[in-house]
Amino acid sequence: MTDRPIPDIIYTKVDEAPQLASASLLPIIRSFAAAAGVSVGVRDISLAGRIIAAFPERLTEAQRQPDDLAELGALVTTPTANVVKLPNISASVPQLLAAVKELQGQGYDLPDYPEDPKTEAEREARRRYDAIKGSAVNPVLREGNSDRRAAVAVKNYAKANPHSMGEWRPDSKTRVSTMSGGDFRSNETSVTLSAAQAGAARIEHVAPDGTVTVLKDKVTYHEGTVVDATFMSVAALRTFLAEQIALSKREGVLFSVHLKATMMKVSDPIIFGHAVRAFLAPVFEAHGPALAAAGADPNAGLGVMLERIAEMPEGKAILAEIEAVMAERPPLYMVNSDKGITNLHVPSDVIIDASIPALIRAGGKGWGPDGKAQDTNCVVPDSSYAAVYDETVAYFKQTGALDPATAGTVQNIGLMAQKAEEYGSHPTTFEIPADGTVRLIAANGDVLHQHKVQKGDIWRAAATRKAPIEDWVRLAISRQKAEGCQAIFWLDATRAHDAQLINYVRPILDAAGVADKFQILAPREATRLSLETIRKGETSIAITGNVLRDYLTDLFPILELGTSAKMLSIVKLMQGGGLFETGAGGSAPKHVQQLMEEGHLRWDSLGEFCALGESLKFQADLSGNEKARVLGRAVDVATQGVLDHDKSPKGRVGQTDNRDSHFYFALYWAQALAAQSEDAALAAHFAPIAKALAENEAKIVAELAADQGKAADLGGYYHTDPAKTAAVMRPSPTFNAIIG
Ligand SMILES: NC(=O)C1=CN([C@@H]2O[C@H](COP(=O)(O)OP(=O)(O)OC[C@H]3O[C@@H](n4cnc5c(N)ncnc54)[C@H](OP(=O)(O)O)[C@@H]3O)[C@@H](O)[C@H]2O)C=CC1
Ligand SMILES: O=C(O)CCC(=O)C(=O)O
Ligand SMILES: [Mg+2]
Repeated sequence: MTDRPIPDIIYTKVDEAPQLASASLLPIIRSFAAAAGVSVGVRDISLAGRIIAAFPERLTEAQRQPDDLAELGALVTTPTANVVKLPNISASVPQLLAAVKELQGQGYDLPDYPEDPKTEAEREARRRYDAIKGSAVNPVLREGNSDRRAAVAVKNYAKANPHSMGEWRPDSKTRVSTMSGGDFRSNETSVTLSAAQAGAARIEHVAPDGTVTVLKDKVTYHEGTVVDATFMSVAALRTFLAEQIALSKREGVLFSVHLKATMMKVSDPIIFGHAVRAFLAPVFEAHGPALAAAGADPNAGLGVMLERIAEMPEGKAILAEIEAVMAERPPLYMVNSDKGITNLHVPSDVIIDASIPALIRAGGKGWGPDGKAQDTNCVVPDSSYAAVYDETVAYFKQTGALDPATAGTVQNIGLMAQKAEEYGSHPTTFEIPADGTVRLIAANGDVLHQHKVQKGDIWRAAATRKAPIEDWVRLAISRQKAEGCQAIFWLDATRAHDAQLINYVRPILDAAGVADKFQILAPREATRLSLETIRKGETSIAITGNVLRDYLTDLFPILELGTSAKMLSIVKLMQGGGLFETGAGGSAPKHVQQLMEEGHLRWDSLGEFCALGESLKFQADLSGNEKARVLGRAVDVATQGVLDHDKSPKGRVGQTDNRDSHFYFALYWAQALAAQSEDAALAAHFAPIAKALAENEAKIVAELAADQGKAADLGGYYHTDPAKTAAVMRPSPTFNAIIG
């Protein structure tokens, strides 16, 4: 923790495309906010920044960085937090390895990531890297529940300018396949803790001979917390994966696996590894121990595996065997068919929240190895939420694709605070070392859960605290009241965890006298009804747990708006502060590649505009500085202007890009401020700026376009050079001079 002054608004430094966008947008925001006496500071939550902050003792004074994430984690529990949170990388092992290598190349004396730590120093390095891996940022900052929806202006724009949608045919062979038993959904048990059971719980493994091994001690649970436990049977998973590979081949469709290896950072890389093993089963049967000895770990994906195998003495022969097996297998769904990158190369390349919606938007087509779009088997091993996608696919096969010109909208109120549900389960998830029983024992000795497990099974416990649940239901009530529309709790009374939540939900709705305004439906039924509702052009509010929050806030926006980047995403922090997330999507690695190769950045900052407007208005509420509200309202006008004048970035080089859209955003923002009559001083300040921007439009646009079509040098990927990045992202001296 540092004693730096806390700025009014904290803007986060992140990775990849949104960080490049910030290099252009943030100077504009800071300049405009200063005129209203609002300070905007930056805290670094990028992957590279978090790595650097983790090893201060190995770095020079100049290289060191404070632990900004820890500072923000504390700040979000205070009533005055006002944070604009951009999407950051949730790193898989291959991303972490690449970032460390890049930093080492820049002179940072960081330890290698110890794949198989042996010494105490290696174990310590591994511990620090593991804390950086996966979704290590969002769960720390999300001290509130989630409210995600399309702003009215954004939704109206999408209807007036519908994106293209792939055709859905009734004879499409695309399908969603999930386990029918032995998975997390089937094995789940759940309890709500009594006062006596609250306190430090223990998770232990009991071997058949009675030997007890503590897996985790001192897991603190509060009274009223819903505690679930479950496991994925590895035997059932293996059988299922083998069946799906055979089925895909038989049906002549692409094989694809969709997981969330980032947020489910312990369980899902293991499941991913099983998919790699199943696909290359004959190779693992023949060379299993040698592959393990060489560090060819399937959990890190085929990409790292192929690199390690190439270093083995017998590498050539094994690679030839892999090629022969692949030729016999069904074609794989590809991440990049030009470069031969398959679904199985990197665990974080195919992330279910974005991957299946994109496939559905395309009419159920995925990219095959030949670069052609094909019908696909979407394998979602755990059945907890697969029905959402299965029902969506079934609905579009029956009724044809959705029409974004007439579609209504599904908003989301997500139970997310304080590491709710599965997304907070990684510290209590274990790959079981030996056959036996796993027990979760409450502070008072009650056995809350027990499961008979086999070696290799994945066991996990998840917790959902009482205060966040109550806050979530209240948020749903207030949103339903504001919209007056259909509102559905997506909860399945036949599922153990959901049944406990329903016990909370019903009494709160009854006490508020609003039970008749809400339905409680299982995910499949809720999906069908929501799709029918938006087909009629109407609105539905989906009130969901954490995982469905994540899935639905990509699924519906991608169908309705073409992308989830345009979402308004507000986290009302439980202690009173505000966290304004930008969009509902990720950091778009493909966009960086395009900028580096062609000098065109297609990232759309509409999510940042939406978050900024909310953050400024919230700042006025917090501080009484009404100038901040004027600034925030003008942001809304500017955002509308960008949409109305069609100044959002487009896909191809030479078209409007991110930098152009920021110029127009600044122009419309300044014009709105000059035109408003609430604050004369602000109007006087911005009038000459608006005039200068308007008069120099052609010149600025030409300066911004000068480097389009040329390769761009950012001085790094994970840890870019600020001067080089500024040169690429702020290429107009005229614009920069006016902004000052
Ligand atoms: N909140 C957070 O911090 C989140 C972080 N992530 C992280 O992001 C990385 C990439 O994740 P991935 O699942 O591939 O998802 P992304 O959302 O980054 O990429 C999927 C696609 O979404 C579209 N997209 C997303 N945002 C924008 C935008 N602002 N403007 C235009 N298009 C956009 C693009 O598709 P198209 O060009 O087809 O429109 C993009 O190629 C991972 O490291 C992941 O962990 C992911 C989700 C949330
Ligand atoms: O934290 C992450 O890794 C991803 C978050 C995400 O996808 C979301 O909140 O929608
Ligand atoms: Mg998501």
